[in-house]
Parts: sequence; structure tokens; C-alpha cells
Amino acid sequence: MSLLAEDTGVADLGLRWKPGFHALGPAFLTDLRPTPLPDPYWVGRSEAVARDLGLPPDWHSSHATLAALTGSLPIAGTSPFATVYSGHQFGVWAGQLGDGRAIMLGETEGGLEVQLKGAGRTPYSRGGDGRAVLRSSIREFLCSEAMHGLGIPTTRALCVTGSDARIYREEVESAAVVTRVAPSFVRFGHFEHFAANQREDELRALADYVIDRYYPACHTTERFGGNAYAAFLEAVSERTAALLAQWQAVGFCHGVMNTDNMSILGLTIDYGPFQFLDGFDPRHICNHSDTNGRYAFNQQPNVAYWNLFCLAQALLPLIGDQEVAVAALESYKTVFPNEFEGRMRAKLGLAEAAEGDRPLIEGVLKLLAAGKVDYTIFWRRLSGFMADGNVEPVRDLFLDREGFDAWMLSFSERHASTDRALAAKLMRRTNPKFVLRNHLGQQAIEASQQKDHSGVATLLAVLQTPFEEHPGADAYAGFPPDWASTIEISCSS
Ligand SMILES: Nc1ncnc2c1ncn2[C@@H]1O[C@H](COP(=O)(O)OP(=O)(O)OP(=O)(O)O)[C@@H](O)[C@H]1O
Ligand SMILES: [Mg+2]
Repeated sequence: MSLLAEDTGVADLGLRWKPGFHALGPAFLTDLRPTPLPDPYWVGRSEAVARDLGLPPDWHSSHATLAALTGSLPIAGTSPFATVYSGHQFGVWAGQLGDGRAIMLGETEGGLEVQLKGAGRTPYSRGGDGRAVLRSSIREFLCSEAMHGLGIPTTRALCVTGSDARIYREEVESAAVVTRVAPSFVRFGHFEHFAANQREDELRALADYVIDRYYPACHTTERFGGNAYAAFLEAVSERTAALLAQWQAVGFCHGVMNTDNMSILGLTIDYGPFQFLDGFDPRHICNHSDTNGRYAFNQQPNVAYWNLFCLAQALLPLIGDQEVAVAALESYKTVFPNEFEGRMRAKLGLAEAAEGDRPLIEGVLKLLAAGKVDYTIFWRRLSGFMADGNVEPVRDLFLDREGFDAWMLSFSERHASTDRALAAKLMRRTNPKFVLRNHLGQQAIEASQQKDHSGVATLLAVLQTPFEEHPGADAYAGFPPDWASTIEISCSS
């Protein structure tokens, strides 16, 4: 139950908290309180996250909770703090960064860290205002939950709380806070920070903490002659490879894969200028600030490897041998393609691997790229074809009918002895009907800016279960309108 104890001025969310990351000590963080946002209101809430956190069913009914999640009231049992990290941004060493606007409330007894993003300035704000605008907060909220619905590892979002407080970007905008949740918000950049400053004791303490908590098997490994830090690096690179395979298979472009935006748990983190592809264009650049296309869609797997290399360099003092560190990254090169092929095979309704699958996958991606065919709609219609045998809705998507027919022939041959109902089932739970396209987010944002938050809730409901049909919600599953291509999403947030 959310309570405001009048005499203490503290909100009790009904959660129990434990020290978690805070126990690492002052070298890793600064204690501070969020800066209150005036007159807060609810913009969106995820009941699924509330349940995962163990919040009571009426958690959002009290004003004290709203006030607490926008920084106006302390939360019983928490000692908020901001962590320090560094990182490579757009391939260049950026030095010290840190939670410039995300303030950690703490870790629940259930093992989930809770952060308020946009909760005010910290010692790591570097001239920023510590705030986040409503539009980017809605995008982060919806996409966190959409990714989870798609089965892709991600930080989660409990809610967005808004305020009419004015903040300044390219224009005046209103402020918001995203309450986000993850087992850990540790990034590659946390390790880079202590390595760059030659603080080996802290580097080791951080690595030991993360291994103890999240990668305990590394302590007893026989890999790399029992080198726990090398085994840790290998485990992180394999989780990252698996994550990237999921991004590439679903058509997700992150947009700003700096090392400070890479989760040590292989979670998708920092929803800034992301985009789900509309028409399939492997070279698509979703971040308007990324003029050189460093983070173009088809560059993502290589960038992740580059980022892992930075992590390897940071861990080198602990691993102790450069060759071992490089060897620990090696499996990325096999895990990524294997995972990607497995994901694509499932999208094609193929439960088992067979020779010839790779050309089948490459063939369809080539066709999709040549025609800039809508990625999500293609896969969903192909799933429909598997169920009802009607090829026309799929064929209609292609101008190059001959090319499509040739591919379809090999696809059908590959499925010659398949149980089509089973394959259709696999495809329908692999190929989402709904993804958070830019224009859908934009419509919800514009309504919210006019104080109608119902679009956020409706969109959230379909995105949380994106493989279901949701009769009546087809407007969210259609082609993007022409104006969608004019939406420019940059790092401004
Ligand atoms: N308005 C702001 N005020 C203060 N610091 C900011 C602001 N915007 C971004 N930063 C900081 O700049 C760095 C790079 O920003 P980036 O856009 O990668 O992260 P972010 O969107 O703030 O958050 P996160 O990675 O936590 O999701 C981060 O350290 C971030 O905390
Ligand atoms: Mg970031």
C-alpha cells in the first residue's frame, strides 16, 4: 500500500530494499536525492512491472507514490544515489560520464534495481539539466515494455510521470521521469571508468560484485585455466551476441550504441533514437545525429564486438594476459551468427536446421532490401500464408514478382514435409504483429502533450503482447503513413 506517513514525510511503496550496488561504496557513486518536479501527473504505467516488483495492486492510487516517483518525497527504505561511469561515444573516448540524470533508488529484496531517469542534476550531469523530456520518456517507457513483450532482454519501465515544468531543448518542452527497473544497470562504461583511471582495486571490486551477483558460474569455471575474469568477459560477449541476434532478427535499430549504453547483462538499455525498421533497409540510420552512420542497422553486430573489445581492454588488468582476453571474445563470432540463423529460421517456421537454410535466409533479406519491403508486415503475412496457403498478400508486397516467386519456390520446397499448422504457430509467435513504429509513438506523444494519455495505454496494451491478434487494433499494425519518413529522432532527449 502506498502511504504517506504525515509525520515523517516519507512514502512507503510497500517494498523491502537491500544495499545492492550501494554497498560498493563511495568510489562508485554519490549519494543524493532526486530534485522534485512540481505538480506531477501519471502518463503511463505498466502493471506487469508493478507485479514483478511486488507492488500492491493499488500502488498507483495514492498521491504519495506519484510524488515519490517524481522526486518530491523520499521512499521508505531507500538511499538514492547516482553512479559514475565513463565510455566511448561514437568511437571516441569521452572520459567520465555517469548517471547525469538517472538516480538509483536502490535494489528491492527481489533483486531489482529501480531508477528514476530524468530526476534532476547529479555530480555527473556535465552541464546538463538532469531532466528528460516527455516525448523521449514516453518512447523509453513504451519501447522497454515492447521489447519485453517481444521476448528481448531489456531494462523495464514501471511508469512515466510528467510535469508541466518547462525544460529547454531545441524548443521548450515539458519534463517527465521514467521509473525504470532492471536486475542491474551496470554498463561496460562502469568498468572502463576504473580501468582508465588505473584504479585496479575498484575495478576488481566491481568485477567481483558483478560476477558474484550475476555470473557466479565464472568463479568455478575451468575455462581459460580457471581465469574467472576471462570467463566473465566470454559470458558477457555471448549474452551480447545473443541480444544482437534478436535485434537484427526483429529489425530493431538502437541508434546510439556507445559503450556507456551497453549493459553488462546483455540487456537493451537507453532508448534514445531507436527505431523498428519500416521498409527493410540494412543501411538504415535511425539517429539523426549519426551523420556517418556508425550505428546504422547493419553495423550493429560489428559495433557490439568493438564495444566488447573496449570491455576486454578495461578488464585486461584483471585477466592478466592479452591473448586470453582476445580469446574470451572469440565466441562472439560464432554465437552471433548461430543465434541469428536460429532466430531467422524460426521466423521462417523452421523448427530444425538443414543445409541450405543460410541461402534461404540471405535470399529473403536480399529481396526485402531490394524492394524496401515492410519488414514486420512481410513476416506476419508470411506467417498467415503458412496458415491459410494464400500467397497473394505476401506476393503483393514485392515489385520483383519473379524474384519473389523463385524464393517462394525454395521456401515451399524446404517446407515440403512440414506440418504447416505447427509451422504457422511457430511463425505467429516469432513474427510480431505489432512493433513500436516511430509514427505510433509519435501519435501517442502528441496526444499526451495535449494531456490525453489514453494513447500511451492503448499502445502499451498491444505492444506487451505483440504476437496476439488484438482484434480492433489493426490500425497499429498497418503500413506507416507517408509522414512517418519525415520524423527525425536525434540524441536530443
Ligand atoms: N539532460 C541531461 N542532463 C544531465 N546529464 C545528461 C542529460 N542527458 C544525458 N545526460 C548524460 O549524458 C550521458 C550520455 O547520455 P545518453 O543519451 O547516452 O544517456 P541517457 O539517455 O541520459 O541515459 P541512459 O543511458 O541512462 O538511458 C549519460 O551519462 C547521461 O546521464
Ligand atoms: Mg545513455
